[in-house]
Amino acid sequence: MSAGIPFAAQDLRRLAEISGILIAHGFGDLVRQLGADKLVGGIRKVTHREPASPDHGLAPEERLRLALEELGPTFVKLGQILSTRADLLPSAYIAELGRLRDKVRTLDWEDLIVEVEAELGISLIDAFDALDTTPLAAGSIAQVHRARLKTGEEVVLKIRRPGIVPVIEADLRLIGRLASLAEAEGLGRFRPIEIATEFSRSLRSELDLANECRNAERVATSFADTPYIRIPAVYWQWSCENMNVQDHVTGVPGSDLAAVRAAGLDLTVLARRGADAVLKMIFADRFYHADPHPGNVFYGPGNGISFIDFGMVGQLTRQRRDEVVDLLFGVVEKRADKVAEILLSWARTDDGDPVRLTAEVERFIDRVHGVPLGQLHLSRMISDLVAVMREHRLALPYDLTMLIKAFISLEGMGRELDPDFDMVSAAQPFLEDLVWQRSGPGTLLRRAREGVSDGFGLMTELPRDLRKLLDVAQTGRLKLHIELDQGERYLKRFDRLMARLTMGVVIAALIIGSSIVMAASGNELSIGVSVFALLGFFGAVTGGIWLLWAIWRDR
Ligand SMILES: Nc1ncnc2c1ncn2[C@@H]1O[C@H](COP(=O)(O)OP(=O)(O)OP(=O)(O)O)[C@@H](O)[C@H]1O
Repeated sequence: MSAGIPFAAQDLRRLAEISGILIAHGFGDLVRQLGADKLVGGIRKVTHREPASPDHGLAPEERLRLALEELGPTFVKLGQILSTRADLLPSAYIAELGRLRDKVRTLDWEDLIVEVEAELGISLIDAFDALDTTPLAAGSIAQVHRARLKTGEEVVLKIRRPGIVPVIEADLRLIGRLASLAEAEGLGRFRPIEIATEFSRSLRSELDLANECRNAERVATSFADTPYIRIPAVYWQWSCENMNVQDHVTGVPGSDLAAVRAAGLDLTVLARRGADAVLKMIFADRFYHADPHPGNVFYGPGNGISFIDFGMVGQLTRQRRDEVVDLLFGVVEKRADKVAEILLSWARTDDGDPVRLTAEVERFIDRVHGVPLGQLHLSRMISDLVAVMREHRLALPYDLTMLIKAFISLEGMGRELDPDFDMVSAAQPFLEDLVWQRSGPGTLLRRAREGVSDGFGLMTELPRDLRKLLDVAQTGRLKLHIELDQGERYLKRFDRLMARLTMGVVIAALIIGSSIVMAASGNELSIGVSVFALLGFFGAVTGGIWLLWAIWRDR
């Protein structure tokens, strides 16, 4: 486990603690396999807990969940993230990790405020008009207290638990070392280093409570014109790394379904609006709340929905978003080859067997198509598809982990409100919109703009698939059959597009030329020249429209 780099004293202490907990839950073999027992002298003091382990009769996945809960917030969050990875873990582990809950202890006010008061250099009690030192809620990273600003606004203070950063940092360092070890042991296909790095990045960003405010404001901007979606306003003058201050959200907590019903709200509307909001974040904004579960929403008058807790957000590149859209359409259109191709490109490996994978995906698609739409669970469908990857020893890239997590939370929340909630139908307009946008003239213009700016004008008109092909070729994964089969098709399309592009240049020259003639001739314009120029101009415009139509048709 040491991998050559010595452990700092605080890391060794934490390693001893972690090893002790793992041993107590019956994972002594793992601790010994990792060599952690040799690293930590004090560890032998805890090994005696092994036979007395309270959960020896339990299944390993249950023991793992209990161990992670005892290990604290870093491991609980890691477990929650892994609970979405059907590509890596067997279903029993997925189910058990999905039940992971933080065991949080409330802190006394005096103990809670030491770090934030030091950072801000003020006394919180003096800074606010009224402040409730009894917590409103306690999360794994922060504790929440109600207060009133001197200007009258009702707010909550979200205060980071003091001392949590060094513990989490030590955990992250250990997880990083474990990941390197796993990679060195030949487990690279699981992408342990990528998981550890991305997980650390996301958790560190969640630890900085000012980040949550930035995320919330970014989402709020996107919903500025949607009055029934509310995001609490942030009070920046009090917000820093250790604390954020935001509007106190009133309303019925999403977790209290009986109260939602009693408040006379329309559960079907709430389910649909909540889903639409998060799907817009995912597909349109590509910046989304990664954990839209009932504990993070409040429902209010007019079937309004307030989202809180923007600590964990997901981000998608345009390309990844488009791939997800293609994947879902591939399932709908029964294009197993397309789906398998996307899965293989995500796995970034040469080891995949496209023929076997396509056959497996075909079977999956047949199963899905037999289910009535209302009974289709989008997140389960994605998990099942991802589980196909596990059988083929393929792993997903990390950004999709967040996306799957958001889908699972969202669909769970929707179905809890309305058992008939159908996420596939909710997602459909977003997907169709994107496919239309991708083929429309707006995209061609955007591609042209991007192309001109990066100096590769010709590339702008290339179909997306050709770019993908070049991408694959660049990373050395181009298979011969793709080269022969698809290359010719692409070259023909490329040829046609080049011809059109040339026409485009001629038409543009005509437009510009006729405009120059018209402008330069001014008042002395002869009838002959003016008719010639006007004909040229209208001819060019008609040609331009034809060109756009032809490109769109051949997209
Ligand atoms: N703006 C708000 N208005 C009203 N209540 C709030 C607000 N923000 C947080 N809370 C309450 O505090 C609880 C914990 O907040 P939050 O989920 O943001 O903390 P957290 O530390 O990120 O928790 P966890 O890590 O467990 O998700 C919420 O479930 C909610 O009850």
